[in-house]
Amino acid sequence: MPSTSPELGVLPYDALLLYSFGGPDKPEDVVPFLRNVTAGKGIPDSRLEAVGEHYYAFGGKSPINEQNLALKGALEKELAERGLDLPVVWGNRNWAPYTTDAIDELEAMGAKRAVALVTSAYSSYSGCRQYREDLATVLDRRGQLGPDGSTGVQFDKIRSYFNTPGFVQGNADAVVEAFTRLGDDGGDPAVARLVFVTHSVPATMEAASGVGHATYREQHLDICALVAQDVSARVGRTVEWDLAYCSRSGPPHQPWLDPDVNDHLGVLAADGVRDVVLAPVGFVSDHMEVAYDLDTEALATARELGMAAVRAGTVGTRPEFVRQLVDLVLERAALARGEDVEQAAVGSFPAFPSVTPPDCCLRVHEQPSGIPALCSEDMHR
Ligand SMILES: CC1=C(CCC(=O)O)c2cc3nc(cc4[nH]c(cc5[nH]c(cc1n2)c(C)c5CCC(=O)O)c(CCC(=O)O)c4C)C(CCC(=O)O)=C3C
Ligand SMILES: [Fe+2]
Repeated sequence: MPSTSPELGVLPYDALLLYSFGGPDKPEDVVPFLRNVTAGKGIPDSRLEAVGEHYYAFGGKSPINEQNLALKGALEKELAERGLDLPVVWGNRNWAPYTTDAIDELEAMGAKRAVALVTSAYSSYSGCRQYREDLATVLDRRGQLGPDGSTGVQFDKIRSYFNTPGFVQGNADAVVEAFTRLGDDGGDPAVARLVFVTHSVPATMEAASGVGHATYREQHLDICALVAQDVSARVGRTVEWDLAYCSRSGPPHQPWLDPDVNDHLGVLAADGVRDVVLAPVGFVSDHMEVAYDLDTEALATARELGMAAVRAGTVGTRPEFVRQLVDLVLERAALARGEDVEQAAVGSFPAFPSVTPPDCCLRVHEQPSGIPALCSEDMHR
């Protein structure tokens, strides 16, 4: 393999697709958005009504779109500062600007080959394959999905980045700041418990997320340990920590990852824990799950239990995180050029693949959806 050629920068890419979930901008968007998200996924109506209420409680507007625009701006700034000429286009799976709008924009600028950065740090169906399926489905609808991949704009994907130094460092810094804030709020940072929180997924999705690499839960546990280690060093004691979950949906009889963060706070309170920092490491920005499930619901639970609790920030547009994302763009470009690049990874697991095995991260293990997914070994050209 040739050695690395950093002077080639972002070549062969001519655009970066910032690819996200999407969310409603106004009350009239809420129901159509929820229909887009839940088509064929067996979410009970009661859950949909409840989730709709979470959005209405915030004026029908999710914070996610503005946060993605902020990240887009931060990426543009970082790219420009490094002299890298790579336009950033934003698109979403479930709301405008949709995937197809982003592809239109890429075509209008004459882009032939784009690198996709999804706003999900971990690998699972929801955080990885679903984005790749959506790209393939939309290209297919546009008549641009050939037997060997796309025939329109060609897409590569940046690897899952939970185990990169900038993501872990950004989370650790946010947690340290939260310990300070807990003290300002009358809590006791010298004894506080650290509770990491992520999005729950069905047990079947968790099992399917582990083909060829660590599962979704294992990915979290690994980097939570690193964050807790760094925080412990900085606050000067061994901070005890746990991983809890939020935003469970699906029918009640279906097993999902637990404990739920509210239940877990109850268990901690019964054990005599009075001070808690909640760290939403499963989310890259403060979107609705964070604003509702943590800031509204879990903090209220903590208050009812007589606990002092604060919620740590997400990595958002923290400089170390944004720098890491641009490093990952350069890494992916070097890989696309066939170079032998060193892939930064922290914790027990190696860098995750950017071209995945065909059976990676199915919704249910050994049950292929029949939907093609881009950036997979069987699709790549
Ligand atoms: C792992 C994961 C992430 C984290 C990775 C990532 O960040 O991408 C994530 C992100 C998000 N999920 C979001 C919203 C929703 N997710 C839903 C439903 C579901 N999510 C799931 C998993 C995940 N979801 C699953 C297994 C379901 C059940 C249906 C299914 O099996 O697919 C539903 C339907 C109602 C409900 O069930 O709650 C909604 C409205 C928003 C937008 C928030 C905003 O507006 O700010 C974001 C960023
Ligand atoms: Fe979700």
